[in-house]
Amino acid sequence: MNQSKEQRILNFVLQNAVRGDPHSVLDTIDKYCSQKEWAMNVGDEKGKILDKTVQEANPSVALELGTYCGYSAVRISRLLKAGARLLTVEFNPEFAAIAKQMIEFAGVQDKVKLLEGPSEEIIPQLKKKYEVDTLDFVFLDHWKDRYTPDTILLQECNLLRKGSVLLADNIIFPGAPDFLNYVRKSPHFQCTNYPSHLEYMQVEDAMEKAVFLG
Ligand SMILES: O=C(NCCO)c1cc(-c2ccc(F)cc2)cc(O)c1O
Ligand SMILES: [Mg+2]
Repeated sequence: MNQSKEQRILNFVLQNAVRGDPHSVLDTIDKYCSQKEWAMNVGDEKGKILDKTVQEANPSVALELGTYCGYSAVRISRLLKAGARLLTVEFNPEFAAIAKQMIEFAGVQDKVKLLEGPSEEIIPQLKKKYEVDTLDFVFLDHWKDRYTPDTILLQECNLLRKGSVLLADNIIFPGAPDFLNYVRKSPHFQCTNYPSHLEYMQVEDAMEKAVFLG
């Protein structure tokens, strides 16, 4: 059975990165995906915007929607303070299996909990099943048509508090126009746009930060 692209990315990391070194895992994925096969990791340019936003929020509890191969889970969790944790949600079982191995190789498994399933099922379980009170930081990088319904669901489940930071990838490409409309028109969010480029390409993209005002 020939390998998936995601398996090829993982194998390249296992053979070329340094076990337990998150930075080397990120660099190795970026090298493979810029030189050999494009893949939908957030990448280094938008990754630097993610880093700054995470450092500013300094979250105790962070949520990621859309794990994919685990690149941004490694990127986020490497910045978390002692005792802080990242919950990351992936719907696709093949991606989740790759991400689990990527997270373990990077050595961040103690900070990351990978939840496999649809976000609309997992979000309502976060309080009782995963012992979450409120979320300090949310990275939206899953199906673009789920950004808005899941942002509404997070509010309905009382998972946001004054100051919770949402950061959304792919605002321009592939695009999340309804999400942009929703958060920018809502009196409950203070929005900031960060122009950038699609990962590994010279195509315009952007990230949007939306801080919950309560
Ligand atoms: O769908 C995406 N993520 C959720 C997956 O479960 C996604 C897609 C793309 C992309 C795709 C196809 C193309 F031609 C250009 C971009 C990029 C991204 O950063 C993404 O996050
Ligand atoms: Mg993305």
